[in-house]
Amino acid sequence: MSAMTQIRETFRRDQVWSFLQPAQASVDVSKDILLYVEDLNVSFDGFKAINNLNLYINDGELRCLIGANGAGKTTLMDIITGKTEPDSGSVWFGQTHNLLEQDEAAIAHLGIGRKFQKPTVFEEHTVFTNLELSLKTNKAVLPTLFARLSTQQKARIQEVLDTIGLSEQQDQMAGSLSHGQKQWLEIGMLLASDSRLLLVDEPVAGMTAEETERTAELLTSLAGKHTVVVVEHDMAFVRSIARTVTVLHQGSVLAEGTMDEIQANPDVIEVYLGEDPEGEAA
Ligand SMILES: Nc1ncnc2c1ncn2[C@@H]1O[C@H](COP(=O)(O)OP(=O)(O)OP(=O)(O)O)[C@@H](O)[C@H]1O
Repeated sequence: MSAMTQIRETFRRDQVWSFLQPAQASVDVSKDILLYVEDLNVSFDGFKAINNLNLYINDGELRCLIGANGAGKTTLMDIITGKTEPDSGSVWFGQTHNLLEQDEAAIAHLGIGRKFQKPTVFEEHTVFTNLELSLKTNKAVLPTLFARLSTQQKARIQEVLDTIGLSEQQDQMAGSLSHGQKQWLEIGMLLASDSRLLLVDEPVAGMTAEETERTAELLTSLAGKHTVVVVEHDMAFVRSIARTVTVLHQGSVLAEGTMDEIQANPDVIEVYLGEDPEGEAA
């Protein structure tokens, strides 16, 4: 290769130098478990929000987390994502990443993405740009050195657009999307950022019946390639997507199993004061 060709190759605009590419975190799931939460405790002003909590999420599963208001669901998500520090216990991502030793940015970089109940898309940007901004690239150098996306990156965005069903809206401003479409875009942003574990908080709140159905299809289609933990109060929706449901109560796991097992569980029935867990009490 001539010196000139070598220089041209080095500065090709459609390629990112390998040393600038983020190292793909390797996650050891040889025991089939992606997330280990063990003996977890956290108190706020003496109140135990998380109380000796033990939870294991298998690699590739879709898990639903339910529980009454104040059961500790949000606090658990806050601990997993590095927002809240527990008093004791451990949280591991695969067998080698101790999440309690990492900050929020490092945890996100490892492949743990969180979607809050309220969509937080960039309203003034197109759907495509929202996904582009979420690609796992070195943001510090991308805008200045590499103005154009590589073919591979474009293909990745198209793949995500197909998955979330927004290919036709890709040039539309995110602010003009319906509530449901914004939620799907935000899930797409987690996919574009290569999140391996998706923590999804109340995805169908405020959605129409049709949007809810499409969200169920989307989340179930992600399981396998991704691991999805859904916190949801809508029991009909949980029934439509869940294989395994975990019930939290007063910061601990009260019950775990299929929806039928959960509904037949005497502890769950007692906590729900005899109410049908299909009702709004969760
Ligand atoms: N930063 C905090 N300071 C004080 N108390 C807190 C804090 N965060 C959470 N709590 C308390 O911890 C308990 C668990 O709250 P958490 O938000 O985790 O419950 P949740 O299951 O997510 O409820 P919801 O379904 O209403 O969102 C609640 O009693 C809450 O008031």
